Order: sequence, then C-alpha cells, then structure tokens
Amino acid sequence: KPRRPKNFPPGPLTLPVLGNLINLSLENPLKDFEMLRKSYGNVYSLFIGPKPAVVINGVNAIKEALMTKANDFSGRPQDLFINDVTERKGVVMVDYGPSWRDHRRFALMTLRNFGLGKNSMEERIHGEIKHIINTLEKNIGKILSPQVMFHNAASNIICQVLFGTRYEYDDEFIREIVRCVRENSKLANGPWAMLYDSFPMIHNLPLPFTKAFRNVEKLVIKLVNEHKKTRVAGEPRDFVDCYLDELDKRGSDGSSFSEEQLIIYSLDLHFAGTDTTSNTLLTGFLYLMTNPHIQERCQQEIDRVLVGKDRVGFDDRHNMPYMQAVTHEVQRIANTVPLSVFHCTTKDTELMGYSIPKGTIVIPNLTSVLNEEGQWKFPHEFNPENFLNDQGEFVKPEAFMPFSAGPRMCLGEGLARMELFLIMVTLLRKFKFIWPEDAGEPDYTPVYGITQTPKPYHMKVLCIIHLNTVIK
Ligand code: HEM
Repeated sequence: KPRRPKNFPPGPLTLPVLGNLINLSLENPLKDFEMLRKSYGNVYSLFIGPKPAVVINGVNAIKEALMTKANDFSGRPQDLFINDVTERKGVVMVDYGPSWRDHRRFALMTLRNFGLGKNSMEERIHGEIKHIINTLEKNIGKILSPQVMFHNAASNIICQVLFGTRYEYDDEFIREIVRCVRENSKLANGPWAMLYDSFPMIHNLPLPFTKAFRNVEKLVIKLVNEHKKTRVAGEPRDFVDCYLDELDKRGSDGSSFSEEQLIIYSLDLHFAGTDTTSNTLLTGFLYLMTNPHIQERCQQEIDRVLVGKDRVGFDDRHNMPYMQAVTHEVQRIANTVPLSVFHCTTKDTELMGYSIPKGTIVIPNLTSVLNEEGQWKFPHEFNPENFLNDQGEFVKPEAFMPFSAGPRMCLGEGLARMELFLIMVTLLRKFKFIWPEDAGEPDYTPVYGITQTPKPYHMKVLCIIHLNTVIK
C-alpha cells in the first residue's frame, strides 16, 4: 500500500496497487480534483497507482512551484506512457536538462526567424485564413460543422513553419496525420494510458494503447522522409531544413541533435500547435454564436478600427481592447490544457511548507487558476469584462495562465496568440455566425483530454456586406 512520506501534502486514503485511482473519474477527473481541493487545500497529494503525485492549485501555489522554484519543479515524469510513445525524446516530454535547454533555445530562435518572426508569420497565417474564408463562402446561408476546418487550418499553419508546405483540407496525407495525432492525444490522457503507467506487465499485450505506437511510426515515415526528398543543404526553407543544417554543423557526436530526435520534435511541435489552437477557436465561436451581443460588439470595434484597411495586422490589437478582451476570455473559458503538461520534481524540495521528494509527479491544475474565485470579476461565466478595467482598457490579470508559467511554459505562445487574434478578427469582420434555430440548447461541457474539445456543434454563416472597403 503506498504511504505518504513525512511532511508530504495531505490527501485521500490510498488503496493497495491502485493508490487513489479509485478517487478519480478516468473519463474526466477535473471535478474530483476540485472536490479534493476543497477537502485538502491548494496543495494535496494523490497516488496514481503506486506513484506519488502532488496536485497544485491556485495562482499563488502554481507560481511558487513553476516560477520561484522552477529548477526544482520543471522536470517531466520520465516513465509515463507518453515517454514510451515518444521514446523518451521530443521537446514536450523531455526531462529538464541540457537536451531540453539546447532544443528549446534552438526552437525559439528558429521559430522566430522562420515562423514567429512577425511579418513572415503573419503572412503565413493570412495565407491560411484565405482557405478558411473559401470554405465559409461556399457555405453562406447554410449550416456547417467547423471542427475539421479549424483543425486543418491550425495544422496547416504549423506545417508551413515546420515543413514549408500546407495541405488541402481533403488531402489524404494530412487527414491521416491529424487523425493519428488526435487519436494519440485522447489515448494519452485516457484510462488505458493510466493502466499502462501503473502496470508494466501489460506493456507488451495487444491492448488499445499499442495503436498509439503504430501511429507514431506511421507519422515518422510520412512527415520527415517525404520532406527530405526536396531538401537543399544550406538553403533552409523551414524548421526541418534548419534542424538538418544544424545537425550537419554539429555532427552526430556529443550533441543531443539527431534525425530521430528531429522526427519526434517535429511531431511534438505539430501536436502541441494543432489541437490546442483549433480547440480554442472552436470554443471561441461556440460562445460568440450563443452570445450575439458580444459578437456584435466585436464587429463594431473591428469595423471602427480597420476602416479603410484591407486586412488586420497583429499590431492592430493595441487599438482593439474589446477584441483583446474577447480572445483572452475565450482562452480562459476554453481551458484548453486543463492540467497543463505534468511536471516532476528534479530533487527533494519544499512547497508551501510541505516536503516533496525528488521524482514526484507534479500536476499544475490550470483549471483551478482560470476560474479561481477572487482572481476574476466573473470566474464562472463567459464575460470579456474579466479583461477590461473601468475605463474599458484591456488588462491581463496574473491568473491568466492558459500557457502555464515559468521556463517550461508554452513555447508556441506567440504563434498561438497571433493565430487566435488574426483568425477571429478576420472572420468576424467578414461573417456573422449564428447558432442554428433547430440546434437546441448549447452544451458547453467540454470533452476532457490533454486538450479539451467542445462537443461537436454546427454553425450558420452569413456574409457581412461592407460598403467602401475591399476586404481581403
Ligand atoms: C491556444 C494554444 C495553446 C495553448 C493553450 C498551449 C498550452 C501549453 C501548455 C499549458 C503547456 C505546458 C507548459 C508546462 O509544462 O508548464 C505547453 C507546452 C508547450 N507548447 Fe503550447 N499551447 C498552445 C499552442 C502551442 C503552439 C501553437 C505551439 C507550437 C509552436 C506550442 C508548443 C508547445 C511546446 C513545444 C511545449 C513544451 C515546452 C517545454 O516543455 O519546454 N503550443 N503549451
């Protein structure tokens, strides 16, 4: 039976072998986490099977762990299902150490030059928005299901950065990639992954999780080998080229850079950048349709600020406090990565007076911050006023943490924020989105996973006529 070490945070009674798995709904543990917080406070412990974990709630405790004591709390659990799927490599799950540091620095630098570099990235995003517009224009006056459209758009933007190419929305290649990635994301946070983590003896059995391993193999062959056929050394067009050039420069000795690493790395970036952004967009349009007064206020601000301009730029956000408030409120309510990505302590350490041994799983419960009472004017409702002060200016409370915090926080924050703003503004300027009359009451309850997804829904699209301005 797992036992709590001395001065470990409190938590519910444990069972032999299962630990506290019985206290958590495997389908959606968020409500259970909230109930445990009410009983045990902001820092409590759980056993995931035999493994000790601490759940950290609320802005103060999360900041202390991930920012003040980042060196102690920024490892990643190294023996989970995801690590085996990615062969313990990649950027998202790699442990906090030289390889992570080396790759993170490279990724930030390269993405800045090739992707996140302001103008080139804006061009790429606007290029993809044209395809979203085409899809919507074909559906004017009709009812449309936006799931696949937003997934493909987010996927294409990151594909442009990584592989220098986009894929038609019905392209078999990218459909297969998106399918595999989504399947793996659901598997990774589902019951089979938890059982995999808890019982090593089942690792080689033909159970549903083996699908995730096959998916990765398929993706590797498809993505990188295809790309290498057209590469010219020393003339990088995209992230993969940059990585291969860097690899040539470093040689294979003594560096954490390798072709195998590149494959997992690209998949990591593609995965991290697709489901997150697209689910946030889906949540955004769900709430904008069902709150038409907010949608209209966005449209009024957009029309006022962009008068005479053919398209929106990312810098225009400084003149659009309401739209900024809406994009941030969408991220807050979407709560897209509800438990962040699990961390792990890198040494024996302390948090809020408790002792936490090296190797403890750390679960930063971002949900608890994004709706924390006392931090928000309206913690439990969709309301852009959460980000506006009395003068109607945009303000960002410190509890806005959808990208987590500290040195391990989301590497794609800049790209994600640019995508959300440009896509939402451009679409709201051109179209009116309506909740279909016969769709019944909207169901806002998300489907739980590493990334949360809104329940599938439909939208009705109308075109907004603009006099005097040509809009691209
Ligand atoms: C709305 C969109 C997004 C949200 C809400 C989001 C959220 C997050 C969160 C919560 C983490 C975990 C941070 C931690 O461990 O403390 C993370 C990590 C990460 N994200 Fe994002 N993300 C988004 C978009 C993107 C995009 C577009 C990219 C691609 C460039 C990306 C790349 C990454 C990477 C590489 C990591 C791992 C960083 C590391 O371990 O050093 N994300 N993200």
